[in-house]
Amino acid sequence: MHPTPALAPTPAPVVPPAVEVTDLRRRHGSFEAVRGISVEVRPGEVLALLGVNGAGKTSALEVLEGLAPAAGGSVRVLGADPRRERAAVRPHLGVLLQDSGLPGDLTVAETVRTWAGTLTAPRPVGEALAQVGLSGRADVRVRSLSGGERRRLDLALALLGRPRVLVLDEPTTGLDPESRRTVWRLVRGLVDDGAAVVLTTHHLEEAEQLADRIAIMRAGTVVVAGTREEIAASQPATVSFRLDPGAPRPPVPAGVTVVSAGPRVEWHTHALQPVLAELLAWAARAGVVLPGLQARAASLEQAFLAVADGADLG
Ligand SMILES: Nc1ncnc2c1ncn2[C@@H]1O[C@H](COP(=O)(O)OP(=O)(O)OP(=O)(O)O)[C@@H](O)[C@H]1O
Repeated sequence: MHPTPALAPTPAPVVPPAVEVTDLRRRHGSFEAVRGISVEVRPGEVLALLGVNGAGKTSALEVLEGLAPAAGGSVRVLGADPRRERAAVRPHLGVLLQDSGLPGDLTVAETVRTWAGTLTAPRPVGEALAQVGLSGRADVRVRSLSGGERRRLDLALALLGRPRVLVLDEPTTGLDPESRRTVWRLVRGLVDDGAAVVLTTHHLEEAEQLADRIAIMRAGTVVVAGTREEIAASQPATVSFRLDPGAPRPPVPAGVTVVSAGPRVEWHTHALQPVLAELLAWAARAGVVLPGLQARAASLEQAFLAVADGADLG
């Protein structure tokens, strides 16, 4: 009898990227702020761009937003050039700039109404304000809003046209922790409905909570990119414990870098599980208690700081 041939698995449909950046360069006069970055964001995905001040995040986003020309490479938003084919891209693009510069004389509702007038299918004004918790501030002039309220108005405008692509430059800077979580929920809701999001942030927790993938920039280049776990894995895990004076010392397992030999011992390793297993087996055999024993996988913060310090991860 012939075995039943296995059915070939149905290939997952290939969804084209909503944002495709290839070897992008951006200049400010003679200064090259973005030096050849390549990233992709698919529908239903959030990419967070991280990096210290001046790394080139805003300079890159401005090209995605169609506000500045590329000095090299290419940018495609929904398959089109956001600057040269602005009319095609603009209706589907929601943008939140670092500094929106809205006129202070208009009220919140007037601002949203005016903005809605430029869009083909805007949300109703009431819904847009309710989304960001500004319903009670509709008749307040923009100049009288608090910094956090103004940021939420910026976000309401970015979401007003139900965009398929959202570009958010530091969306939660200046927001209190509760408002920040509201923004995360809003962005997640849009992403669950299929939007693609590129954001920059200085809050690593925000990247951890929101982003499917993260790219860490330094001096105009992407130094490391991947999921949070992939980026953290570029850094060593830490094992630490105290050794009381006179206590027997454990042998140092292979693959360990000794950062401190005592009395607080700190080891770095890329093989946390076998190193920990070896240490615990030794302690059991020798009858030694290891006070304050801790084992920590590497964090996104460690990777961020390593990039900021000039390390080449990858
Ligand atoms: N208009 C400009 N003219 C000249 N240089 C500029 C201009 N705008 C930005 N730069 C420079 O380009 C580099 C990148 O700036 P950019 O604002 O893109 O960085 P960033 O990563 O967004 O920083 P931040 O986290 O501070 O917002 C910086 O060195 C900055 O001084």
